[in-house]
Amino acid sequence: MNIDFKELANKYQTPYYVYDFDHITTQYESLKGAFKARKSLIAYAVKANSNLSVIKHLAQLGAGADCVSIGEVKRALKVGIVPYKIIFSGVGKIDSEIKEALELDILMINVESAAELNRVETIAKELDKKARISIRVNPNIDPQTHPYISTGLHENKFGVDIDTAKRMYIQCKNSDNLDPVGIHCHIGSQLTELTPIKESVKIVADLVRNLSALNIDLSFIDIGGGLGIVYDDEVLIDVNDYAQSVLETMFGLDITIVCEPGRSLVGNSGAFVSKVLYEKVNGSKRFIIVDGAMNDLIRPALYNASHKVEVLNDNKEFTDCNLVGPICESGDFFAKNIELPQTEHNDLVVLYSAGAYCFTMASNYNTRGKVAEIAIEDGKDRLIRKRETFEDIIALEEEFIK
Ligand SMILES: Cc1ncc(COP(=O)(O)O)c(C=O)c1O
Ligand SMILES: N[C@@H](CCCC[NH3+])C(=O)O
Repeated sequence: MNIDFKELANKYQTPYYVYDFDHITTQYESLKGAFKARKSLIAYAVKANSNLSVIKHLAQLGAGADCVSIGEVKRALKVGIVPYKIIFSGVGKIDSEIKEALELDILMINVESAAELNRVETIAKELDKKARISIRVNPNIDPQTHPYISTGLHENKFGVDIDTAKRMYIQCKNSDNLDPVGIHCHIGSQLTELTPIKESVKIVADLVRNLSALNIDLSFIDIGGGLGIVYDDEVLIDVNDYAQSVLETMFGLDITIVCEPGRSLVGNSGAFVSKVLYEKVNGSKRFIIVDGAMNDLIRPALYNASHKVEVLNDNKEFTDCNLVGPICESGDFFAKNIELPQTEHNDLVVLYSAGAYCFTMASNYNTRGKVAEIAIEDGKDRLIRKRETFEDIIALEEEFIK
């Protein structure tokens, strides 16, 4: 990343997130280009990084949005994504969300259970609408990723099995208030193996053919997201190989391909920057304590995830240490047993691959304000989210103090 982290720290203080918007453009264009042989919609998975400026940047490139709450739908609409490019997924949509999604006339609701389909049908009837439906199929394929982010096995809560899906499509066909327009499948995130993706897309494409034989002709096949990024030394799936194998599976089908990438569009475009507060040694264990913490970036604590670390100083002597934050939990670490140089107070520490599922999973734990977010575009920086103050954090509680 060609970013002057020190200059940004002087200007905006630490900790902060920074995103390279030109890199996001490159990621979007290469995926879109890989599918150029077909009609396609890249619906950005807003949960990966829902900063309005990030969504707007992708919207201006032509992206739609894959959303998992009505709040995300509204974020997408706010920055100009048109309703017919918005998809609403999730296993637990509440009635008011379904109602708003129908009123907003989004492209389709990805339905994840037979019970949910009944709710959508009832609500659509009340509104005198015909709900555009896509059913999320759970193909029972092991995506070979971290168990917390695997979504395509029957033991995971997502989607429905093939037989249930078929029954749900028939229900749609026979309903005045349901319009079956799509089919959906997403087997997991941070995928680095193409085979499980190919197998699951094949299962879905076969179902599309079977449905067609029942006079249920779908317009969209949503193959989900999931493409991995580099954290350490992962070998990634080439987007052209990915697109090629998907396209081969769709042979003979006249259908628009939708994909819902989040991490692969924004993950490697971001970094999290904090500064060293102290060093200490407990017995023989060395610790570097920085001003960023697990409330800012929880992936190491939650998934034992590894983000490449760089200390910005000239020291060449590296020794083993744990890189930790100030929070009162031993889970508050960014890296354990890692070789890093001797540091001084205020040295900057960069965690890479922090553009996806980092800021969006931040919290106010320990009454710490969420940090600033900065965009770099055409070599210029700009603030895209202010650092939260103490007053911002207590604003929703203050009036209730008795
Ligand atoms: C339904 C759905 N679509 C898209 C995504 C985006 O996944 P990724 O960020 O791995 O591309 C997710 C998250 O795993 C998801 O659950
Ligand atoms: N939060 C996860 C990704 C979740 C994917 C959403 N379905 C991560 O940080 O890797």
